[in-house]
Amino acid sequence: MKIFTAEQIRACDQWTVQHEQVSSLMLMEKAAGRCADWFASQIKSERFWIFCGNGNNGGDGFAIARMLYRKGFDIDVFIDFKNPEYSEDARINLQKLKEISGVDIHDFRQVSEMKFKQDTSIVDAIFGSGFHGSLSLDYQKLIAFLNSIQANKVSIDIPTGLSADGLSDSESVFIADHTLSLQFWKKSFLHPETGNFCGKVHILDIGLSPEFIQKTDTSQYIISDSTVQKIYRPREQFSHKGTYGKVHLIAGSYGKIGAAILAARAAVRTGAGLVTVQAPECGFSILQTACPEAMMLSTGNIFSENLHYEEGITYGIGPGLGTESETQNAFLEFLKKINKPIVLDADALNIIALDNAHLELIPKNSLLTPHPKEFERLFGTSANSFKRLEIAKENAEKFGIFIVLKDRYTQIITPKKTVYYNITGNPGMATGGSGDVLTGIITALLAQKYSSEEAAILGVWLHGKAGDDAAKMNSEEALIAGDLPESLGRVFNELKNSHYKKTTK
Ligand SMILES: NC(=O)C1=CN([C@@H]2O[C@H](COP(=O)(O)OP(=O)(O)OC[C@H]3O[C@@H](n4cnc5c(N)ncnc54)[C@H](O)[C@@H]3O)[C@@H](O)[C@H]2O)[C@H](O)CC1
Ligand SMILES: [K+]
Repeated sequence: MKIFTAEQIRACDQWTVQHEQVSSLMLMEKAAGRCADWFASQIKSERFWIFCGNGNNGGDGFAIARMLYRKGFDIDVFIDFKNPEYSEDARINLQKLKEISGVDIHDFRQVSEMKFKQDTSIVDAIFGSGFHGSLSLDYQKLIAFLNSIQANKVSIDIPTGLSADGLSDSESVFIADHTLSLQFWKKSFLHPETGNFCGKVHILDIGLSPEFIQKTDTSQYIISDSTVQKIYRPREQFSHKGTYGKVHLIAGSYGKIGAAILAARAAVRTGAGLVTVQAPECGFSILQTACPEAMMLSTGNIFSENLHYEEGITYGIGPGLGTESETQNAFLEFLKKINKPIVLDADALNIIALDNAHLELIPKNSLLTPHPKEFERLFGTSANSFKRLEIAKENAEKFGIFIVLKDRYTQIITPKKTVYYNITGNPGMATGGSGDVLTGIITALLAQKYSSEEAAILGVWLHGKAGDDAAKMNSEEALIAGDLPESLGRVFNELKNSHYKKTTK
């Protein structure tokens, strides 16, 4: 699914009005209708306080107010009495609202004097994608007041004060529990500094022109279920374990053997034909007990000193590896021998980060899976996650690598500087060992001849889906990394079913 800028969304809006049998007023009616249906089906409140600005976001708010009133809800609307200028569609919808005697319209400055009943939901239709700059003092006071109230809060399209495309200049931003975003994800929803204001994001389809969406270029995407269904290939009937590739995981050291176990369990559960763990001997008995499906190769006694290299193997390197000087030497020598894509994580990245020249040793199209701290060690610090993404794009291009930047919404950055955001997963996955599982999954996909780009996209999606399945079983709090490989089976079954549903009648 494409992510567009506010400007592109505006152009899409205009294109739809010019090329399809729909006016801008009808589009507003459709958007408001989708929002009103969502409120009526998802929210328990009997009454709504709806705050409306003077642009089309406010226009959506007026139309929502009218529709919710007709559905039987108790509605109060708040506007800016000092500003009588409205966009044309907002003006028409305000007029329609004024014709309804049961809806009270107040100046938003009166809100703090009004009695707030407990089951009231607050709707923010003040500013949407047309917001820029910062808020005037009156609006700042309003947002501060609304943020201080204990209530269910929903923003229409985008929380007021936030910009669609990145960090905003506004000091105050409405804090929503839910954001009903029209048609598209916005980039700011996906980064921690700004996404925190949105609560849960719901994308409501308002029927903007598919033709415009298809023809308009972007370099940023959401990984949607349909993207993944196109990538996924079910297993062939006439196949054997050789069909599904050989994985070698170079992982684990004394005290960190668990990392190797988690990666190995994930690789076998992701369908690799043969999985071997190259690890120090101190981990052999626990590894062979915890994951009997994997074979072992000794790399040393308590940490890795000798790494085994063979042609025709897909390597995933780093979880729990350690950074002892012998391991560093062995790993760097090993890197020099390889000329096909590999997966690099954790201590493999920490060793590379010791010297900038090491980056040149990484085979083209390899996948690096850093968390933010590892990313910083590799490529330097950045002021915020938007700047970090720009640094990632430059380096992905420069070194011809895929960077899988792990975060709440993990970003895959390709050598062509395309960005894919993954929206599966949940905060329960912020737990030790979760990244080791991702390494196992991506390496197993690479071994099964998915391209680096496909392995990254499918891998992060599967990982997040497994996390969602595990959270359903165990709660986000009790979720542990070891649950993730166990959940992969259910995720693959679902994926396979949806694949066959698409390809058969
Ligand atoms: N996506 C779609 O196709 C549709 C979107 N809809 C809704 O329309 C808004 C965008 O509307 P727009 O009129 O362009 O912008 P806003 O309502 O967000 O605000 C513009 C309004 O506010 C003024 N303004 C901007 N910044 C400030 C500021 N810092 N302080 C004070 N005032 C400010 C500006 O001058 C304008 O007057 C989108 O989000 C959707 O909610 C359509 O309804 C359906 C189609
Ligand atoms: K809003």
